[in-house]
Amino acid sequence: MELNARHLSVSFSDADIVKDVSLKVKSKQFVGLIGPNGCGKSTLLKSIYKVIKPRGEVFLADTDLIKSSPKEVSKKLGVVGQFNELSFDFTVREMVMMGRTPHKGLLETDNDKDYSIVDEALHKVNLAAYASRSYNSLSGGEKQRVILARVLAQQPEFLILDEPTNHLDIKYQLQILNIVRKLNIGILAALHDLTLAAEYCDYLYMMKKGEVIASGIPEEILTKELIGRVFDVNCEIYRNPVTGGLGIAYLETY
Ligand SMILES: Nc1ncnc2c1ncn2[C@@H]1O[C@H](COP(=O)(O)OP(=O)(O)OP(=O)(O)O)[C@@H](O)[C@H]1O
Repeated sequence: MELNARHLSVSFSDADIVKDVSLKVKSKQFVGLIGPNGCGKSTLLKSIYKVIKPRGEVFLADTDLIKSSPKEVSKKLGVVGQFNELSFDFTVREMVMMGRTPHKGLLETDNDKDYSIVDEALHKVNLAAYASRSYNSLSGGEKQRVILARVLAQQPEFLILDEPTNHLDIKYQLQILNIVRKLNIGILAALHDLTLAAEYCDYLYMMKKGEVIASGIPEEILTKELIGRVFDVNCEIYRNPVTGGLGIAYLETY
């Protein structure tokens, strides 16, 4: 299932935050969105997952995401956003069960299949023992994993992740990226850790001040020149001698 965003623009008052951005995620591709704080990554993602109405168009396969209803879109598109606070308290199991909502009729109750999908999702993120805990009592990283479990229970065909590894220690950063990669569906993810972006992404879009200024495979984008220009950090790129992957040695800020 391919995502096609064409000529997206978002303005707040008179400030242009996203400026004529076009991007594509091919079927089963893991695509990263990178760029400094405030460059418009979250705003761009929100305009794709319907929190903000942009100018331009967004298609997920043949579905026009801007014109379709939220319920229709939520059958196909899963989202892990940046902030996961709740005013009302739910248990962890109730939170994850919400992932089943798009697949159910108005008065349809949860059935055995829903319970087993929810149990499996909790198990995958190592939170089976937390099922009866209050969501609001969890740490930031635990909340993040509950939100991922909810998305897994939703069984989406495409995933948008906004800083999915925020709050997570290194084990869970790797675990979450491995879990979503194994889903084998298209993924568009805003990521701050450039080394993880290099390791997990098939393709990258690099943003600065609301615009995509470069796109390509990680080796083409994570260069000394582009990182310097976009993040104002001097660095050297090397091959990690242990993993063979791309390494970035940060030297100083400009
Ligand atoms: N509702 C809004 N009204 C006014 N300005 C906004 C609004 N939402 C975002 N902005 C501004 O738009 C700019 C881009 O914000 P956005 O959250 O998209 O950046 P980001 O690249 O995701 O940043 P970060 O890496 O810090 O999460 C910021 O300057 C932000 O203050």
